[in-house]
Amino acid sequence: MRPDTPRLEIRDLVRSYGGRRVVDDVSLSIQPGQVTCLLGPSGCGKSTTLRIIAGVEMQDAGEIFVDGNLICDTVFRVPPERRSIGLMFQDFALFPHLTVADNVAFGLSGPKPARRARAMELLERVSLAHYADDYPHALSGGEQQRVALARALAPKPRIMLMDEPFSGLDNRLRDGIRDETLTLLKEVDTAVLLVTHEPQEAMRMADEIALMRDGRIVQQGAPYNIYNAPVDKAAVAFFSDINVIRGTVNGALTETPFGRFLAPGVPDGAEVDIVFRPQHVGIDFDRNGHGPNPTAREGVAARGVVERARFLGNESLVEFRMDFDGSTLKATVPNVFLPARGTPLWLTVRRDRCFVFPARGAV
Ligand SMILES: Nc1ncnc2c1ncn2[C@@H]1O[C@H](COP(=O)(O)OP(=O)(O)OP(=O)(O)O)[C@@H](O)[C@H]1O
Repeated sequence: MRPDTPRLEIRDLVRSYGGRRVVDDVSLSIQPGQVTCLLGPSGCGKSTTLRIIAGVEMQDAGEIFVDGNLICDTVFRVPPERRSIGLMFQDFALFPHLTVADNVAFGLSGPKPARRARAMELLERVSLAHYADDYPHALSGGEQQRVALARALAPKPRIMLMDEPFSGLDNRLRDGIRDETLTLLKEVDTAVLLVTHEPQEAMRMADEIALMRDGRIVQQGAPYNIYNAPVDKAAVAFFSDINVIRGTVNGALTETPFGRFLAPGVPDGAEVDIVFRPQHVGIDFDRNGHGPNPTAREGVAARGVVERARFLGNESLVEFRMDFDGSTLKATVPNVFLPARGTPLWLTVRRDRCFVFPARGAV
């Protein structure tokens, strides 16, 4: 096996239901010790992809390889239990009639003392060894989740598939368990494919994010790149609120109330959307009705009137009605900034943080 052979590789996976392709030509590869998050809105085909890899559902086309070996195409199929794939789903079920240690040992083979020793090793790692001989109902939801993780890891799976594994937990518990889980998985060099519809979870967990929409992977890369170099307007909108200004291109430039924006490669007369996040709107003050001086970085200021301002904890969200066309524009400001409704203020846009996309309908 070559050193760069992916632990898990799927090629051109297709699955249709009733003539609709819910998994549409999906390819993906994951190296040992790497966490890839399949991120997308509800119904985009994430779980179906995972179920096919787990072997509990068949694809219509495409191949799956583990360490370079074919484990499944449309004629050949290694059964699920021989794929060395661990599963962890949101509705994980521990066996209520088995002790915590027996739950963890459940998928192991070999003599009982060795299985018990391995189960105890895992329980130590998730700090639950003292519960070994208790029954699951005595444990809290978070503790049960950690037992489920120990159980999934006990057979040392080469691949771990996780489908929204943390969504049943409250926020404070979730962060701790996510971090613990990551540490454990990295230690044993497992390749992880984690399905989530929450961008924050993907950003926190993933080495790579595969952004999925309508059965297709529309973009794949490190979280930083997905966030800062999104492929289209919907990809920006998936991670945060957005503001959009539509303009028409003339000589590779678009004239807007916030100044000119470059639109390289877009033909004259075509419409573009200039997309930016609320945190990249700057608020300046109306100096005796003159407005701020334009800067090279921020271009021209445009005036808006405060519609609503809300304090969100770390930041404040201010919504403006813009003078130039009556549209709404959102700005976030660190800490507390709660101007009264009706206050006129001048706004600028961080030009280096704007994305320009050919206009193709709404998000
Ligand atoms: N067995 C099935 N028969 C018919 N349609 C199905 C079946 N399983 C899934 N689908 C449909 O396929 C689409 C994709 O479903 P899937 O569960 O893979 O999406 P998802 O991205 O995981 O969504 P969620 O985050 O809500 O779980 C959905 O429209 C779903 O209704």
